[in-house]
Amino acid sequence: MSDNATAARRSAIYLLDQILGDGRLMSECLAAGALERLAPEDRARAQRLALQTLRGLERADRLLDNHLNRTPALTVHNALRLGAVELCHGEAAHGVVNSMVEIVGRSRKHGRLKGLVNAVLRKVAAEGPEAWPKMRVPRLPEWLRDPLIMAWGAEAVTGMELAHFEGAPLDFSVKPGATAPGEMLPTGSMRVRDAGQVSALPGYDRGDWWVQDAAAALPVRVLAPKAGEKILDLCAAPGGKSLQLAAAGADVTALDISESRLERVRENLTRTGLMATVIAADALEHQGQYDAILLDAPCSATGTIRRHPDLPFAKDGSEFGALIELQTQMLAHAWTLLKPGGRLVYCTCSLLPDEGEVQVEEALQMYPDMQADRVALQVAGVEAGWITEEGGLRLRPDYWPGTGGMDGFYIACLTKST
Ligand SMILES: C[S@@+](CC[C@H](N)C(=O)[O-])C[C@H]1O[C@@H](n2cnc3c(N)ncnc32)[C@H](O)[C@@H]1O
Repeated sequence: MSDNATAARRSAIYLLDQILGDGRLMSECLAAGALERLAPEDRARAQRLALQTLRGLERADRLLDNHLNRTPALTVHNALRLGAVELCHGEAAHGVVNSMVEIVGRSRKHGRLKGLVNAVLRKVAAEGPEAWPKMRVPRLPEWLRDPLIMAWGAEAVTGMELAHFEGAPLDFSVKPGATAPGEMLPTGSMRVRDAGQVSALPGYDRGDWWVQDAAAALPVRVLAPKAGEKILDLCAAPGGKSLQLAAAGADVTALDISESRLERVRENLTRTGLMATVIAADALEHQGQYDAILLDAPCSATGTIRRHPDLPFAKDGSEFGALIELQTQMLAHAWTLLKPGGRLVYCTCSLLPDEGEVQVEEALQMYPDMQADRVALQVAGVEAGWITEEGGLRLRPDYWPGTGGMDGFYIACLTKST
């Protein structure tokens, strides 16, 4: 087993320790430099291994429980979990077992457990690969599963869990007149199943396309930007939707509170050769009058679990109340920035109705000059059953089963009376 593979595994275990032990998101660990010392390909491998382990965690724990009298220290448990997942995905047993024994054996605190790691993983290697596909699809934790069942029903949630387990393909939005690799989806986005390194794909350097989930591309399709319109993207970073607006020829203001995240917007604009005015500011303090506004509000991000399986483990729902309050305030302030006759698209990448349907229902009651525009939702590929009672669009990861699903999203187009 190469030193590089062991280094990637050690870093994957470190990520799992942070996520499962300290409740940190993978993105926070990466931003804090968790993988900085690895070569780029080992970094990608460590990340992939940690994500794969989180997706299969429930199954790995069931297999391991058969051979553990008590739960070992978290980092040893995570080494076993990673080993079990790799073995059940067909990785050669000697490489996985030796690597995990070496990693645990070198730990001053847990070195004495290397014999246990060796014995348990050998048993998993013997029985795991056959048992794995027969085990149930891993479930969401109850704090999230229960409200989702309440909102969408048990069958839908089982479908979502399957989509989470399968992970997400890579979708692209394409600049007008350019091309991107992959198959075209009903909504016009392009999809690649096993993309590998994104920056090596044709057209990346020319800025012909950018990575954006098919569901995440729909808010701007619903907004239907026109050339020359003055449009505010109120929570813009990392910028996928600002790029769509700019590609339509709109006069775009891309605002976000996070200077570091806005750096990504600037990089994306440079690579694609598109233009927008970039502003670092609090959306609640921004002033101006716009023809159209996109409010992609900060939210629980529960619609993105296919790509971020760390989220259900790192969070417990306790922060969501404050986010819901912030969304209400942002929608109220954004409404004051919209010209009469203008349109505002409100969206969140959340599966929770409190961050979507309920926000819009309450806003429609609160503002007499606000109407939900159902016709705007009828863009290519949108199915009639996705339109909600109050006139929004509900997208779920269990939609498009078999073709890779889509992120969970809520989208509404709100027009202001003249
Ligand atoms: C869902 S993300 C936006 C994704 C983006 N629209 C895109 O398509 O790439 C939400 C964004 O809201 C920003 N944000 C959070 N609070 C904010 C505030 N008070 N004012 C402006 N932006 C805020 C976050 O920094 C984050 O970038």
